[in-house]
Amino acid sequence: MSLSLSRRGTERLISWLVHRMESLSQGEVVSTSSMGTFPKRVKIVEVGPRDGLQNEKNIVPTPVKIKLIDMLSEAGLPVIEATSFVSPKWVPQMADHSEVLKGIQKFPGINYPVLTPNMKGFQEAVSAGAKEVSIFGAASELFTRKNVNCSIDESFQRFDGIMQAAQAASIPVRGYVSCALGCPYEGKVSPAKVAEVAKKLYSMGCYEISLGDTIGVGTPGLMKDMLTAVMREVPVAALAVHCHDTYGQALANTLVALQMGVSVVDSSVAGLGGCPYAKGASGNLATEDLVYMLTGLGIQTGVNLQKLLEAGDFICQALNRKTSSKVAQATCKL
Ligand SMILES: CC(C)(COP(=O)([O-])OP(=O)([O-])OC[C@H]1O[C@@H](n2cnc3c(N)ncnc32)[C@H](O)[C@@H]1OP(=O)([O-])[O-])[C@@H](O)C(=O)NCCC(=O)NCCSC(=O)C[C@@](C)(O)CC(=O)[O-]
Repeated sequence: MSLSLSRRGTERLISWLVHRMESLSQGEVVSTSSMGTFPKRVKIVEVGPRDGLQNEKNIVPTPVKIKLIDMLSEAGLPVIEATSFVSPKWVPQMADHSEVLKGIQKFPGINYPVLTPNMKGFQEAVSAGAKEVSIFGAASELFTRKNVNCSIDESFQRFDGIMQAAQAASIPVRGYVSCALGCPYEGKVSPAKVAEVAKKLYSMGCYEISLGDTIGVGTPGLMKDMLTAVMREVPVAALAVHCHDTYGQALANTLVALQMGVSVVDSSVAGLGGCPYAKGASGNLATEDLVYMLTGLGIQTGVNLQKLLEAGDFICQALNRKTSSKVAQATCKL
């Protein structure tokens, strides 16, 4: 079912949301003090156009990807991961990376990072106008082998080259640690291993480290243990969480991270997502649901929920897919 709202329905939706958010952000419904201290503002890193679409079997037309990113920009997301410069043989869906990056409107103040697995990807990304890149490592040997066809050590050798080139070109680099709460091939992953990989990425110059629950198996206790270990090695201000929602734990896990001081959260419009090399991994935490929860907690995001819902509606219609966002489903029934 896709969301298609009549004009009247849209008006009712907007007024309902504004009302709801006003009462929530006044702290009448949720007492933030009794739940611990939260960051005043959270930076949302929207990963829908990359993580959300990379797993789609049917190739999504380039103009659809561009329109989605433009709509997300309109919604006020401060960071939108636009695409990835990976091998088209490995991930055919991302083969149009340069066209996407060149085709989007670049809103002032919004960053459009792209994934780069190696120097070839980095160079192509820069040629296409990338101003920020992300490198992606993992805390699991087997996952690294399946995902990027090398060992963890070898992946760091590749990252070295990217970091040097990025520093020379003044391009900020974000780092991912996949399998932070479990691996599709190795099962349990120790918090110490996640901390080790996160520390390496941070030490080599990544300004932010996103800790990925790639297959969404984590629970709040696991998140707490993992973050406790990582925070001994990397300042919390440089950490982000990236939760897939396979077992319905993404919002709960994210809440724990916020309570521990994390103020950067990755999410995906309409809850799209999945990794082609992590069988069974479902979508990310839906951005709509994240914005709704943060607003309820009185935490600022700068995101316009109505416009975000429209972007989710657009991509779900284009993919002929039901949204995974609970907020989108609920507001659709208004
Ligand atoms: C890393 C490689 C390239 C190694 O792949 P490889 O086959 O080992 O690479 P290679 O260096 O041997 O090259 C083989 C061929 O690929 C080409 N090639 C090589 N590099 C590139 C490139 N950058 N762009 C375009 N082409 C490239 C290269 O030119 C050559 O072409 P040929 O001579 O055969 O015609 C490959 O394994 C790959 O692309 N992997 C990407 C996998 C991927 O995208 N996974 C999903 C993203 S990670 C994720 O989703 C998790 C995350 C971030 O969301 C966080 C979380 O949830 O945990």
